[in-house]
Amino acid sequence: MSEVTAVPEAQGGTESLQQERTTTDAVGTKRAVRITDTTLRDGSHPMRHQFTVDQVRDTVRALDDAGIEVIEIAHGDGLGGSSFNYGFSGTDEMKLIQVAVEEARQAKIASLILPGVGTVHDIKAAHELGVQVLRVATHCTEADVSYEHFGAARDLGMETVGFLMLSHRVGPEKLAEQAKIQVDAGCQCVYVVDSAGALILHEAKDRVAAVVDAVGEHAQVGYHGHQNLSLGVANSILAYEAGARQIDGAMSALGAGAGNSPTEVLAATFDRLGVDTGLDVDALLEAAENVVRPYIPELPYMDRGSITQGQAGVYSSFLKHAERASERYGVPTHAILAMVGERGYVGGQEDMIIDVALSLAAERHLNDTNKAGAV
Ligand SMILES: CC[C@H](O)CC(=O)C(=O)O
Ligand SMILES: [Mn+2]
Repeated sequence: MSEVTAVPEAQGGTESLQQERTTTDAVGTKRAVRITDTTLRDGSHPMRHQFTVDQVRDTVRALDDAGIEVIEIAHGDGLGGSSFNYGFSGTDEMKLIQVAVEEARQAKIASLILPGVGTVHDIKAAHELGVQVLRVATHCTEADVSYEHFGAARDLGMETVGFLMLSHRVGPEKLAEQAKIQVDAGCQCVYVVDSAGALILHEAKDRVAAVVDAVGEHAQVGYHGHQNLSLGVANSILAYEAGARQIDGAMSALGAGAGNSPTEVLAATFDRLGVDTGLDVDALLEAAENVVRPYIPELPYMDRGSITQGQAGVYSSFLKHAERASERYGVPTHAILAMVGERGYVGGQEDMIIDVALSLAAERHLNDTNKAGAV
């Protein structure tokens, strides 16, 4: 199956979606579905933000050769993420971006920003280096913090993508309202982002369908999955069936939590379904095995910690923070994550993981003391 899809032009600014809009092709894609690879951004979490210049060069070359149209690169928490709170980058992300741009022949280089973590200054710096696609990520109920960032990107002539993170936290209707806000802000493709890998099949499909229904004429819709409950690929196929035309993956699933939907598996599965991705599946399988796998120190997988994230709806990038807190305070990673889920923390509240670990450690100490006293 081969159909022509194009990213519609959103208006930007404060105009309402109810108004008449042009839908001129801003950035066309010839494929039925566009796979964006986020190995070099979401994969930064399990790499503990230590990507090297050589790893970036080799990965971009392999992805580019395999026909990947968009390659995302940044610190795992987006532009400006290198910090005490999120973890320091081993190599300056701007240097890594520069290398990625140098290496890409046909692929567009994308980057991601969380308003408040990165600034408009970072967007301009990334654009100057050659970044063509800006992805702006907001919590699923806070789309209105994205106006300035989408506006700046559109003024620079960049293609724009919006991320509604932790999309499982609200129902389809509410998510669709938030999607409209991102489109009003200048976003050309709104992603339903299953940051916690918590969405189960119809839950993903219903959210994508509602967003397509709300913004369909004005913007594309995308889907970004995590493997915590092993549903990243299945949810992505259902998202496609519901109208999503951009889907994220990461090579060898290298991403936060149990990882992202593996790019090479997405490509192979869409190929089996006869859906044109424009990708060379064999080249991707080769690259996953021989380029990416060898540099991964710890392959993300479905262990008790990441499965708990899917069950409790916890942001996937909290996994490494919880593992560190577990080692330091002697309480299990899964117990920390379960409590983080109960408390409903969102991205930016990484410091509260320490708070949770300390309260679990204090509780355990109290229980041990009481037991000792009772003997
Ligand atoms: C940068 C925050 C986060 O990792 C974005 C993302 O990939 C997600 O929410 O899944
Ligand atoms: Mn992610």
